[in-house]
Parts: sequence; C-alpha cells; structure tokens
Amino acid sequence: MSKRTQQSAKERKQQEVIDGNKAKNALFASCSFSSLGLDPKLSDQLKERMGFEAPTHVQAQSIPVILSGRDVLVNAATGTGKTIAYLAPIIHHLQGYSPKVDRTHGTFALVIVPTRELCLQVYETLEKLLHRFHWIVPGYVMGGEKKAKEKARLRKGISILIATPGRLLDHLKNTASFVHKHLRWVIFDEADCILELGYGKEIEQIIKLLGSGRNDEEETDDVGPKGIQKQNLLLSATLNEKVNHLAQLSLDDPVMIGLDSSKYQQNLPVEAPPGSPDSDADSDAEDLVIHVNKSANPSSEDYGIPSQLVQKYVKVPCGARLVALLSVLKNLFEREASQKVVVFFSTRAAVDFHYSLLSEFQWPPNSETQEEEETKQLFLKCKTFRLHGSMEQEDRRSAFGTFKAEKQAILLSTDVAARGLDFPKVRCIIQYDCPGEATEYVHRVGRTARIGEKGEALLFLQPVEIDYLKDLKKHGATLAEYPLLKVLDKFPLPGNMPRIKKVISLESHPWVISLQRALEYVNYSQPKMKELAKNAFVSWVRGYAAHKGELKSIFVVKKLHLGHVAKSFALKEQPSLVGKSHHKETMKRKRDERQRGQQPKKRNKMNGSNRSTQRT
Ligand SMILES: Nc1ncnc2c1ncn2[C@@H]1O[C@H](COP(=O)(O)OP(=O)(O)OP(=O)(O)O)[C@@H](O)[C@H]1O
Repeated sequence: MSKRTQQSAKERKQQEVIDGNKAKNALFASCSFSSLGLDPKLSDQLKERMGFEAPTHVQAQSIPVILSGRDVLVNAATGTGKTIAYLAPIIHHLQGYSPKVDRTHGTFALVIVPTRELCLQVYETLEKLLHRFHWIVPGYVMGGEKKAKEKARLRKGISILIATPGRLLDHLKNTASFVHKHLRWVIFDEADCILELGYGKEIEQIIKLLGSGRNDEEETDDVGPKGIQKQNLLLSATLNEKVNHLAQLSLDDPVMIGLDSSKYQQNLPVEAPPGSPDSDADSDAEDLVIHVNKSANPSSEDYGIPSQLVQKYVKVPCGARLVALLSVLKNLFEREASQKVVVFFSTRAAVDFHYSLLSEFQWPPNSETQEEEETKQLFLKCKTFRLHGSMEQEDRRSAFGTFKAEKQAILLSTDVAARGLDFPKVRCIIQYDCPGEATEYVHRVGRTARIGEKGEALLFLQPVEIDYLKDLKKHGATLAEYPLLKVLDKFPLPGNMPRIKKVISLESHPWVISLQRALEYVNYSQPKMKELAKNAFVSWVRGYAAHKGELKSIFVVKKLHLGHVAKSFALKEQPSLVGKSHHKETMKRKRDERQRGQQPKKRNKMNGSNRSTQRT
C-alpha cells in the first residue's frame, strides 16, 4: 500500500470515529435511567446486566410520560430503543404492586406486534429485563405455534403478554381461561405495520373485546392500585393516516413523543407532560414532548433515518441485475469478511430462488482439470439464510435465531424482516427489489445503523425506475450513486477472457457476460433450480404490477422487457406468466386467512392492501 493510500485510509478511519461519536451523542440523553424515576433494581438491571450506560433520547422522553399514566404516541427513528422505552415503565409499576402480582392475576400488559419474529424478539428483551423480578411472568402467543400449548400457558397465567393480532384475537374469543380483567396497558408496537398488513379489523375487535376505561374496585379487588385508567401506547418509526385512525380509536388525550416532531410544533401547542423531569427544565428534550391534537395528520412527516447511515443506489439494467447483486455481495465480503448483510426481495418465491442459487453456486465455473474441480468454492464464502412467511415456523425461528448469532452471513428476506427486527452488527442492507412506499424503505434500511452504529444501505434501481429517488427525497432520504463499473472492473476474469479497455454498456462487460453464463448454466443443469427461477419470475412480475398509488407511474409493468426480467433470474427465455407459484401463493394466502378466522380481505379504513401478504 502506498503512503498516500495509507494516509487516506487513516483519515477515513478517523472520520468514521468522529461520525460515530457524533451519532452516539445525538442518540443518548445526558441523564441516567434512575433519574427518570425507574426503580433502582430495574435501572441497575439496565445498566449492569444489559450494559446500557444511559437512556436514549426517546427513552428519556417516553419513560417519565408512560410512568405518569398518560396515553402516548411515539414516533422515533429505527434502532433508537423504543422497546425498552415502553417495557421499562410497565415493569417499574408491576414490580411495585402490593400484594405482589402472581400468575393467577392473569395479564396486566399486552404488547401487540405485527410479526412472529418481532414477537420473539420483544419476548427475549422482556425476559432479560425481568431477571430480578421473577414473579412477573413474560409470555407470548403467535401464529404458527400450537394453540393447545398456548392455552395451557395462558391458563397458568402470563403477566406481560406479547402477541400477534390474529392469534391474540383467537384467544380472546376462544380461550376462557385467559384472564385479562387486570389489564392496564395495551401497546401497539410498529402500529402502522400492523395496519398495513391488513390487521385493521382484528385490531378493532381486540379493542372492543378488551374494553377501555378504569380498573374499578370490583375488578381489581386483589391487586394493584384502584381506579387506574387503562393506558394505551402506539409506537413506530413511521406514522400514517391509518395510525391516526387507530390513535383516535385507542388513545385518550395522548402525548406525542418524537425526535423528529418539530413540524408538529407549528400547529400544535407544545406542553411538557406532568411528571416529566424535564417539564420545567431548559433542555432540548422539552421541545420533543408534544401534546398532540387528535386530528393532527402525521402522514406528511419526514421519516427519521439514522444520520450515520450511508445511503446509496445502484442503477442497473434489468438483464444485469442478478450479476450485479452477486458482484456487490462478493465485493462487500472481500472488503470485510466478518460482517452481516440483509437482502430484501419483493416475494417469497424470489427469496427461495436466490437462496438456493447462492447456497449452491460455485466459482470458478468451468473446471477443466481435476485440480481445478477440487479448488472450486462457493461464489460467496459465507453462510446464507432465508426468511419469509411461507416457511415452517421452526425453520423461521431457526433462521432468525442463527442469523442473529452469526458473525458473517447473508439473510435473504421478504419484508417480514423489515420491521423492528434487531439483528446485531448488520453492516449493510441491500434492497434488491424496490420497496413500496417510502416508509418501507425507511424500515428496511433501519435494520442497520442501529443505536448509533455505522451502516450502509444500497438500493437497486433500473434506469426506468430512477424517479423513485425523487419520492425518497420528499421524505428526507438522499442517496448517492454506487460505482458499479469500478467494482466490476476489480474482478479477475475466468479463463482466458480478454479484458476490454472501454466497456460500452454494463451488459457487455466481460465479467457480467461470464458470470451470467455461469448462472444460466446452473439453472439449466438443475431442473429444480430452473423451476424455482420460473416461479420467482412469475411472482416477481405480479409483485411489480401491484405497486400502489403514485408509484404505479414509476414501476410500470408495461415498460418491463420480460426477456430481460427472465435474464435476471438466470433464465434464457421468458416463462409463461400463468405460473404454478401464483396459484400456490393464492391458496396459501387463503389458507392463512381461514386459519386466522378471516374472510378474504376487503379494504376498510384500517386495512392495508392484499399485496403485503405475498411480500412477507
Ligand atoms: N439505552 C440503550 N443503550 C444501548 N443500547 C440500547 C439502549 N436501549 C436499547 N438498546 C439496544 O438498541 C437496539 C435497538 O433497540 P430497539 O429494537 O428497541 O429499537 P427500535 O427503536 O424499536 O427500532 P425499530 O424502529 O427498528 O423497531 C437493541 O439492540 C437494544 O437492545
């Protein structure tokens, strides 16, 4: 390495450290957990056992307000610690109940989350927090688990219950032994996603079944303070019109907490809530707590994207997409072997195909001698995992858990991993298939650069889709271009392929040509792989056609060259669009809906589109 390169690498490192420190300072409040009014044992647990030196701003803002008993709507960037923000105050109150809470009292707090993985994740955090409060019992119920076992757990009693909406509604209706007469807190984590996934009807029913109002003397004859108003909390990094509706249904005179809420201040009275330690302090935190007017429309809000996140896009013609993806991944792991990457796809079939391909694709492709054959290696020398909604529950659980623990791995996923999941040390998010609305972009990239860590995000766009950048810009996301050609030029060409000095188009790049050929060879030498590719092609085109609203004018299915789309699945010709995969998807969706006791979805005020079901 030359002196100059060494110098610039050193400068880059120094800049990274400075940026990292800046990001951390912007994230953490200058107070302690105990100064927020939390029980000393709980503050100790957070600091000593969980290693959280100081609360984040959103925690410093939310904890006193939630402790005070007010309903709250929290809008804060991804990875800023919203889970602790709502769990800690609940535990604080429950551990102080006299007589002590026990299993026979049933459920005091209910956390509703959109996905099974998030359910498990919140449960794990809760278990850690309850380490010193063994009499408070955590538990979860969610789709994909055995109902009988859940019923037995509910019968025994669960103090703080984490649940996905469909399964929760099922138990509320059918599990007589589910005691919730002492229920005091209901939390909607990732509130907008719960609605986007089409759970609006379930949520309305859940709210109705749980009722609202006070825990009067008769109901709380044996435990907890009397006459306490039920408290509802809504949280998300992105809010929209539907959440507004849910807020109106479930929140009573809520306090709005958001790191990025300056815009609301123009319209709404700013008021520090009672009980907040900052209520009379001259701190920036005071500006962040806003007494929200129910009719406020949060849909035009800029979304909070972590400031240290490096956001890029790569412009790739459709036919070269697959090669570009593999090259970008190879380059990432050659640059830094020990890292984790999440790649987002639009459909389950696309995840399955790419997973099989990456798990089997070897390099170099043409081995002429025995020696060459023996030195063949996987193209990407790291473990690959997949995650989507059609997988068996055990496989989902195992992929989620193992990827979390790995140091060097790729996760290929649908949007099922986009919300709330906290995979430690994910360095890069690749959105190979475009997200839908900008909110989806924000949550996907939010799987990296969490809690002040550094992170990169790369969005794949075809030249015809480039206007999507304008849409992102409207929400505060500005992306720089990724130097794809420079990266491609770095790869050694297999065999005796000549290196051309001036490459006219990406598709004529010798590396692209050779890699594309090798990928097609894998597909055509393995019928199973080709079948997966065909299914993925069909579902991808259908997914593309299902973009909503304004995005329809950017993602125009008629503008697609289907032959080039086929190439991006390593197919030499375009398969028929009437594929088996669509039929299977439809059958699976209908089955899922039947299991959830639903009618096939119709839109209502709080329901999202059906498109989301195949995207998870
Ligand atoms: N005060 C803290 N200090 C250090 N780490 C923290 C603190 N609070 C939470 N964390 C950690 O930060 C990570 C992100 O927290 P969490 O998942 O609650 O974020 P979030 O705001 O809910 O993100 P998302 O919007 O993506 O769901 C977790 O690993 C959590 O353990």
